Amino acid sequence: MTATIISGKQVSEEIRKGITEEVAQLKGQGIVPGLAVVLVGEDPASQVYVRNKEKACHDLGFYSEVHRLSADTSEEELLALVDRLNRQMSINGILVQLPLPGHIDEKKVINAISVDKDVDGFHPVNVGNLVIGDDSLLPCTPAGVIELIKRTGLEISGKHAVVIGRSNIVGKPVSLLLQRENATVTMCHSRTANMQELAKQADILVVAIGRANFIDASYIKEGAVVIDVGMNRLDSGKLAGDVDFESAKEVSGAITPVPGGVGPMTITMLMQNTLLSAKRAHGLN
Ligand SMILES: Nc1nc(=O)c2c([nH]1)NC[C@@H]1CN(c3ccc(C(=O)N[C@@H](CCC(=O)O)C(=O)O)cc3)C=[N+]21
Repeated sequence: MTATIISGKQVSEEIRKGITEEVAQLKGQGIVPGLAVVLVGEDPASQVYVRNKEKACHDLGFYSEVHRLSADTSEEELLALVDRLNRQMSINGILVQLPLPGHIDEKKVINAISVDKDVDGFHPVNVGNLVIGDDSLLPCTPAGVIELIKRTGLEISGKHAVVIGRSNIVGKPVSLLLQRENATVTMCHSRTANMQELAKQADILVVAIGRANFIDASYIKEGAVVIDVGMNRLDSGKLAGDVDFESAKEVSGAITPVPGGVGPMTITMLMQNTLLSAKRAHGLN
């Protein structure tokens, strides 16, 4: 079998078209969604992501601010900036790029972001609301995974989903969202004894472990949907997922590539969260 390639890039473009139309409409009412991105230090990978987010804002007609702070910025200075952005009316979403330098307490910074402007969905209140199934800003990558599966026309309800990885930003929340979509979910992690056996039972396999090309065809059931959340920069400079694409595409029914899979969806969900937050700030939605 040769798998269907799930194009996150294409699905992303469809969603962005809808966002652009909505933004044009809001402009008629004097509303412009605004996103602030805060980058501390000069990590090259982070620089690329931040530039991509800036470009998305520009393309979709959002207002954007990028705050580039030096690596030795103190925690107090960063908290003061977050506090200012919390109160700034033109800003509907605040994203502090992670990881932060070691001398800054990430939890403290995330907790300081206004729950309503937490477009990453990382604030404990948003996480709690996600767990109990209440309205919340959803974390972008997990929301992007669900949206990608649904918009490709693939069924989630009643399927067995296996998630490999249990991080707070991907594994845990994507498991909850899959469960919300009525999948039966198994979570695997580094201490899982029989991971290959479990993965092979998956109708939907979501991989977020951070090891390049770790999952090959031997982990995949014939016809399964494979979602690769991995984003590993190889020494060659090339980007690789957690799934060995060439091997996996021979057995899976549908599979996401890296790049061009989950990555673009993450940024699109960030924009959607910012739009939602802007509407809510103006009593819409
Ligand atoms: N507070 C915070 N929120 C984040 O959402 C966040 C973060 N910190 N820190 C870093 C990670 C990483 N991340 C990516 C998003 C999109 C692509 C993306 O668009 N990737 C393209 C390729 C880009 C390339 O070529 O490098 C693709 O997969 O097609 C990648 C990585 C968001 N992150």
